[in-house]
Amino acid sequence: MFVLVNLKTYPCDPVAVAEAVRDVNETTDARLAVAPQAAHLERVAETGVETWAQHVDPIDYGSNTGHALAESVAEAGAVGTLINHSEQRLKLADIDGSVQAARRADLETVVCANNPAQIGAAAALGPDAVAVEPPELIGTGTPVSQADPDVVEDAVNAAAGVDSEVSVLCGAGISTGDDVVAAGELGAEGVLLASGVAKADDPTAALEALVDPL
Ligand SMILES: O=C(CO)COP(=O)(O)O
Repeated sequence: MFVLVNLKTYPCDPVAVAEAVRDVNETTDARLAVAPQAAHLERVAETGVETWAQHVDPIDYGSNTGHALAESVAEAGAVGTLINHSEQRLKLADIDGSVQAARRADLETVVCANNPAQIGAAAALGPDAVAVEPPELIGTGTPVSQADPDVVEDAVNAAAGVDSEVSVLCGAGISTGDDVVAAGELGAEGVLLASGVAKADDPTAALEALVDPL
C-alpha cells in the first residue's frame, strides 16, 4: 500500500513529520511519502523522505507570477505531485495541463477527484494514479473506506474501465491501520491522509499504528 501524507498548511513541523515518515517507512513493506507546502519542499526532501508536492500549475517556464512550475518542484526534491486536490480545484483543461507539466518534469502524478464519475474523467488524462476523496469526509476522522465503501469500489471500477494502468488511492478521514486495510480490501492501492498524522501529538506513533496491520 502507498501511504501519502498531505501536510496541507497545518501548523506542524514539516521536517519532524518528514523524519517520522522516513523512519517508519524503513519498518514496513508499505510505501510512505509526505507532501509538504511548496515552501517546505527542499527542507523536507533533505531528510531523505519520499517527497511530493501538493500542486503544480499547467505552465511552462516564463511569465507566470505566483505559479508552481513542475521543474522547480522537481528541483526542490519532489518526485511526485498531487493535482486537483479538493482544496485546490482545477478546470479539466488545467488538470490535463498539470499532468502534462508534471510528466515533462518526471514527476509522478496523483489526480484527486470527489467521486467515481470524476475519477473516470481524471483517469482518462493518463496520470499514474487517481485518488477519490469525498469532500464531506475530509478532516472529519470518519474514514471513507468504512463510512462510504461504495464510493471507493465505484472509483476503482471507474478507473479500471478507462485505463487499467491507473492505480486508485482513497482518502478522507483515514487515521487507523484498520482504515488502510479496509481501503485495500475495496481495491485501493493506497491512501491519502492528512489530519490523522499532521495533527497528531505523536506523528511517529500515528504512522506506526497506520502501517502496523499491513
Ligand atoms: O484531504 C485529505 C488528504 O489529501 C484528507 O484529509 P484528512 O486525512 O484530514 O481527512
